Amino acid sequence: MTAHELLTSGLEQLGQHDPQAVDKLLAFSDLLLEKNKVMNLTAVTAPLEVVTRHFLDCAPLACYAAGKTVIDVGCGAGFPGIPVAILSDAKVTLLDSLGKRIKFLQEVIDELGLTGTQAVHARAEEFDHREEFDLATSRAVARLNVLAELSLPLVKVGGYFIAMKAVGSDEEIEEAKNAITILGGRLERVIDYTVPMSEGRKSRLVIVKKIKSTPAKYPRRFQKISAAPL
Ligand SMILES: C[S@@+](CC[C@H](N)C(=O)[O-])C[C@H]1O[C@@H](n2cnc3c(N)ncnc32)[C@H](O)[C@@H]1O
Repeated sequence: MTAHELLTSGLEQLGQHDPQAVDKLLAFSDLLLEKNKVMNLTAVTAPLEVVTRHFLDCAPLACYAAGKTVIDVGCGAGFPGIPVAILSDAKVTLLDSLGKRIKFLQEVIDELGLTGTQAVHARAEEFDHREEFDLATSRAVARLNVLAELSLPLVKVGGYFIAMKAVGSDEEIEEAKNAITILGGRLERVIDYTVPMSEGRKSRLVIVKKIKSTPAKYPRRFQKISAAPL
């Protein structure tokens, strides 16, 4: 099976039929794998695995992003932010503390013509756009209690923070409940899903609604956040 066939089938299983999105995602995959030869962007090196481990893993988030302003906290090489930008009409801000990754993502944005998407080099806890986003997303950046302090301050009251986590993250979620409450959030749902075309591999969305403003003293400096998580 080709990457094109795999991606088309996987997206169809999610109810998404968009040939242009398939082409854009595969163009992104080419850029990613090419650049990955000279800089560390992803551990995944096979085109079919880029489709399953990155694109189809992240694609279910797109339906939560429709029509929203989204910030992807610690986007790395663009996950989940780039698939979300391509598979929805969201305005996506890709945020990462590593300048080289942001430079690569700016090239991707320019090459694919992703108007409405911006790449920003900053640390989440220092990014001065408090309560401006409808949705903050994040995958593989930190434990949930730490991630909540990096992400929830950026979300508007009434908006959402959705963390992509492993299905075995029950203890981590339990541990983060206090942080979520202090930061103005409410754990709304945990959704486990089977990643299409991935031999039954499962992934999880932890959905937190922002119900109150985050107290002004958060986020703290990163050293404090990690040394004494809420
Ligand atoms: C393991 S990578 C995951 C990248 C991507 N989200 C993915 O799932 O493939 C973690 C990324 O988070 C970024 N990061 C860690 N702490 C951060 C912070 N406080 N603010 C912004 N980015 C951060 C790192 O630079 C790195 O690119």
